[in-house]
Amino acid sequence: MSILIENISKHFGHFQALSPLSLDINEGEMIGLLGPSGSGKTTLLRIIAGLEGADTGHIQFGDRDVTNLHVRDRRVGFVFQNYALFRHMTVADNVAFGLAVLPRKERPSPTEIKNRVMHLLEMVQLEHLASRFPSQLSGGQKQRIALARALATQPEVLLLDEPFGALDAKVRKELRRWLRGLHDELGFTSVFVTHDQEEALELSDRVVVMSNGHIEQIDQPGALYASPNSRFVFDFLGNANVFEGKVENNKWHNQQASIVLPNGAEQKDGQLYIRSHEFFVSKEPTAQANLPLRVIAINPIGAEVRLELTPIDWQSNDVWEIDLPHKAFDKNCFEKGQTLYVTPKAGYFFAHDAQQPVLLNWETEKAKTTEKA
Ligand SMILES: Nc1ncnc2c1ncn2[C@@H]1O[C@H](COP(=O)(O)OP(=O)(O)OP(=O)(O)O)[C@@H](O)[C@H]1O
Repeated sequence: MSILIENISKHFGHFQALSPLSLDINEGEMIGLLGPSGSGKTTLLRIIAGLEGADTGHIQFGDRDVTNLHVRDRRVGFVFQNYALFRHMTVADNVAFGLAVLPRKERPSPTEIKNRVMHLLEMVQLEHLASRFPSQLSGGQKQRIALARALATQPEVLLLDEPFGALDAKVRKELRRWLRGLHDELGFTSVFVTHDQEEALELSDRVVVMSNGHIEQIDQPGALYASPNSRFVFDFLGNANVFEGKVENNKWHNQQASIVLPNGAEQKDGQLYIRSHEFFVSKEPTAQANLPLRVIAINPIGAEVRLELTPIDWQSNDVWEIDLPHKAFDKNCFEKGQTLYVTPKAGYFFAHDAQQPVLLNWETEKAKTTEKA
């Protein structure tokens, strides 16, 4: 089922929670609504569900205008963060609930309900827990039951509000993969809310990045990461180090630090955003950059080592973070308190007078030079 959202806005009293926004969701698509707390994700999801009315605009499911339709008649499945299972009902009765309360004409027979519930429990691989009560389940199991319950009435639209928010990282990851598999197998359209960028990038066909009640960018995960169209998106999609530079003699300067402009870069003052893995690290400055930093923390994180660094004799508002593969880290034997120099390979430059960034790449320049040689 496709979903068309046109010019939806919402006020709570004088506060504008959503500015007029539009969004076109394809049938069978999985859309992640990503943004910081208070950006309006849940409000938008609740408006799609029919749990909240919009001030303006309209919503269409397929060719059905559902703008003024009651939540009951929109036929969407919901899953919330806090499981919301009925405590006094068994797992099987929880899953059967949506079917058992259907109007008599639409309600399947008791045998049919029983079969459907067993099928759903098989699908979420928890058929052996049918007669347990929610208090006898783990968090991950509860959430899978909540999903089975939401799918019982075979909705064409599934809405999920931080569905895995309360679970630990490992269970979260497993459930994510499992949900994506289920989504692809059953072919429903899903919209989920998250403030976890990794979750949004891993699960979604397209990510909708929200801030302050409006949409900043809508894109496929790869495109969003490769071409953020604003500072906000760049910042929000993680681990950017910002170098504020004043241009002089083809270099950006910040007190004692400097970076040579790559070929083709405009001679403008601005901010260079560099992702944590886009650096060379050395014990001396290079011809391209003189960016001295002091190591203040060393944290091994999975396949990489994250160094936290503070500038020496130049200014940055935030601690810098640089991710190195273990091999590169071991080769250099960096220690806390040590001074090191970083050289950017690529970055996004936001001139002070520009909204859109320019992608800069010193690496391709190097490749070109090598080719010429
Ligand atoms: N019923 C309400 N009455 C008044 N203000 C509300 C109401 N619901 C939401 N808001 C406000 O609207 C804004 C958007 O809230 P919303 O819950 O949509 O944000 P969110 O992006 O989902 O945030 P979070 O990630 O914290 O859940 C917030 O500032 C919130 O305080």
